[in-house]
Amino acid sequence: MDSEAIKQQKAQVGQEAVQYIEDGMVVGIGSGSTMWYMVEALGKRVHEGLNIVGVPTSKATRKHANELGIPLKTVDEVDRIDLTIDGADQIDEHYQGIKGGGASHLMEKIVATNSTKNMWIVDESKMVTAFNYPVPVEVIPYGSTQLERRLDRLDLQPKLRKNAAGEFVTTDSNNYIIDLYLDPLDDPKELAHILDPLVGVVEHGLFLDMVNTIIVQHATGPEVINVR
Ligand SMILES: O=C[C@H](O)[C@H](O)[C@H](O)COP(=O)(O)O
Repeated sequence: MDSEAIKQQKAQVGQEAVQYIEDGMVVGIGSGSTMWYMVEALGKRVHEGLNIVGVPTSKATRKHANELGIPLKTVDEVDRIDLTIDGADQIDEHYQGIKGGGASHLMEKIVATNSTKNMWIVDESKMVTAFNYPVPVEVIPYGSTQLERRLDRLDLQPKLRKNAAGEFVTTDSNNYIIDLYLDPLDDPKELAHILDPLVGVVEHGLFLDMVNTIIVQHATGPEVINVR
């Protein structure tokens, strides 16, 4: 559960990020609790006359943005995405990211890789020296227990994600999630190389060499990091 201070930072950075959205843009809209605040702020600006098209990255974001009257298209209906704004679970000192704590990283990564620029917005608790957050891997349900065993044999500390009722969590694409409890994760690129070719893996939550700008919200104000 977020502390009040973290919630406040999420709200602040969500509101801050909207300033980077310009009239006429096609905007990728990420998912999660930080993005919830960004979507609220974007809804207000659209209501005031900002003319944009949003490309949501999850069913939850689509529903929220739709309720606020933000014009939406799917990733396949647009000819470009100028800027995608999204949250992150952790960002390391090389500005690599882990995403998918909310099981949305597959669609988020598809939208991100089709975007001219990517911005992540986070509260300061997300910035770490080395990753210690479970790496989410979206997998095809068929054979997922075998895949979990295989990842275990590779010593990757896998666990199929379940909800409070003990059921497998399903993603918006009707897949399962296997979380890899690696603490610390020393070499995210090496892990990505291990995961990428595995049969049954749809996409992992390592977002490597992908972000252009990060806004980190501190108690004292926002810090803008221009990465590339
Ligand atoms: O699957 C969820 C997304 O990758 C989120 O962007 C990420 O989990 C961060 O979410 P939150 O802002 O709720 O911490």
